[in-house]
Amino acid sequence: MVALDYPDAASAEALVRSLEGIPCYMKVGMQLFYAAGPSFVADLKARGYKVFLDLKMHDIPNTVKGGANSITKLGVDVFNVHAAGGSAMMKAAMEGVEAALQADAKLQRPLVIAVTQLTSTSQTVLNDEIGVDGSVADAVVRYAKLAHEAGLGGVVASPQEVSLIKTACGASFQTITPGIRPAGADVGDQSRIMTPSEAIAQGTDYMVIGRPITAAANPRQALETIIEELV
Ligand SMILES: O=C(O)c1cc(=O)[nH]c(=O)n1[C@@H]1O[C@H](COP(=O)(O)O)[C@@H](O)[C@H]1O
Repeated sequence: MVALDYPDAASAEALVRSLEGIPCYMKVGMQLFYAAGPSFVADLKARGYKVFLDLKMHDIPNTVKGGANSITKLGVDVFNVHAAGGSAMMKAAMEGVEAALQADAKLQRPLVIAVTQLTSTSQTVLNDEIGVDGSVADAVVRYAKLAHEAGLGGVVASPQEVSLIKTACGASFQTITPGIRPAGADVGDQSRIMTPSEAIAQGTDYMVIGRPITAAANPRQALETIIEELV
C-alpha cells in the first residue's frame, strides 16, 4: 500500500502515474483527502485502483457511524478507525457500513481496520507521555482483541507485533503494517520499524510504505527494488 501523502491532487497523481502497472493499493490519508476530497478517491476507483482511505476516525459512536456510512458510499476497499475510541465506537462504525450496504446493493463491503498504537509511538512515549503502563506490544494486542470482538477485520500495527496479533486474534485477522523502512532508509518520525523482508517474515498481510517510495529520486525504481528483494 503506497501512502500518497501529498498536499494536492496534482502531486499525488504524478506519483500514481509513475507507478502505473505495478499492483499496489493507493492509500489516501488526511493530508490529501482534506485537500483533494472524495473526487480524488472516486477517480482512483474509476481507474481500477484498490484504495485504502486512511482517515483514522476517533469520535463518539454516533458520529463515527455516520462517517463510516459516508466512507462506505465512496466505494473504498479499506478504511480505519482508532481502537482507542472503544468497542461501542468500533461497533458503530460497522453499523454505519451495514446501513450503507443495505441501502445500495451495488456497494462493496470495505475492510474496516483499527489503528492500535501508532508506529511513531515508542515505549517511552507510551509510558511517560501518554501514561499507559506496560509494554507497547501488550497495548497493541489489547486493542487488537477489542477490534476483533467488535467485528472489525483487522488492525494497523507495527510489523513487530504481527505474530502476537495473529496468535491473539487468529490467522485471518488482517494486519496492515506501516513503519516499513528498507535497510539504510531514513527512519524519520517512525519508531517501531522493520525492513520489508522482515515484515513479510513476520506474516504481515499488507505493508504501508510512504516516504521510502515517495521521497526517492525515482519512486518507481524504489518500489521495484523493494518488490525484487521480496521474491
Ligand atoms: O493508519 C496508518 O496508515 C498509519 C498508522 C500508523 O500507526 N503509522 C503510520 O505511519 N500510518 C500511516 O502510514 C504511512 C507511513 O508513511 P511513511 O512513514 O512515509 O512510510 C503514513 O501515511 C501514516 O499516516
